[in-house]
Amino acid sequence: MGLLSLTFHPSPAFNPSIFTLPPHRCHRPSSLAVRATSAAGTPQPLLQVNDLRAKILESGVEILHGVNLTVNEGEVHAIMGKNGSGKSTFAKVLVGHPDYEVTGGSVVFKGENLLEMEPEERSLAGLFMSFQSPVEIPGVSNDEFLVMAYNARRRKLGLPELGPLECFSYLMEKLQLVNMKPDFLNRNVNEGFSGGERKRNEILQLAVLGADLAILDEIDSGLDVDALRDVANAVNCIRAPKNSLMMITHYRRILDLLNPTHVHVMDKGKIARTGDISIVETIETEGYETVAALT
Ligand SMILES: Nc1ncnc2c1ncn2[C@@H]1O[C@H](COP(=O)(O)OP(=O)(O)OP(=O)(O)O)[C@@H](O)[C@H]1O
Repeated sequence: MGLLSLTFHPSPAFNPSIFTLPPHRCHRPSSLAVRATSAAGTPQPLLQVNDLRAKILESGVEILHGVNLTVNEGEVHAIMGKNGSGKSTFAKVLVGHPDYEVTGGSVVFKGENLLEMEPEERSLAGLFMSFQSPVEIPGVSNDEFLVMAYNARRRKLGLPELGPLECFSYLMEKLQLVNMKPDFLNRNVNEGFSGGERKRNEILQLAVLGADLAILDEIDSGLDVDALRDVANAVNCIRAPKNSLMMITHYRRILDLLNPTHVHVMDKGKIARTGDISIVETIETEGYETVAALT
């Protein structure tokens, strides 16, 4: 997220573990958000990627060979593709990961040149990414991190920072949404978290910060059935008619829960095919080679 270089404003000490929360259930089907967008008229483009090329900075090897993709407000895009096809690289290039250098093409986000923005600016502008392997941040507690990041985003939006009590109730509400125990607020970010807890914590960050475009890189990997349902339910609850989602996945289960409007197949650093959920059946029966070749 690149938020660590932002000014640090620790939250007041509190002991969230004394609170027990009932599980929060928001069963709003994801299709509602899509319908709301359609009813409002022609959706506006949120992200426009044109012939994007990028190489690994250290080795100079080009991984993205001309990606084209448009995400409109309110849409849910799934990116699938065989291992090593460039899905995570594409997502990381969008958020400005320092391992990669853009060598060609353009990316416009909310009408602005995304490639000219620093990673922090991209995040503050409303781009969120949950990483395939979320990192630990030793010495920084979850509540400190969330409050710092959320208040930075509020400042960017011209809103007043939340005070300690408001922060507390805001965080508790979001914890409830992702069905996490309050104790997780006191623990250092991702330190000692299980794989599934890290993924759930990523969605907590998304719930707290909000995003115009959330990119979820394999948020479903390592989640048990209940955790997957919780995560999908939280993502559906967070969604708003103008907000969009881009998820990278290998599995159909999360697609059935998040209801993508578009499914893309990435192959050799390009989007090789785009369609609807029916592509997934072809992938499952015939494999990626066949699907990617059907262009
Ligand atoms: N920082 C890096 N250093 C070296 N190689 C890299 C780096 N980043 C990406 N690659 C290589 O680029 C290719 C694409 O990787 P990427 O992680 O984007 O694939 P993916 O489609 O997300 O794969 P998976 O489905 O296995 O997660 C791979 O061959 C990978 O080894």
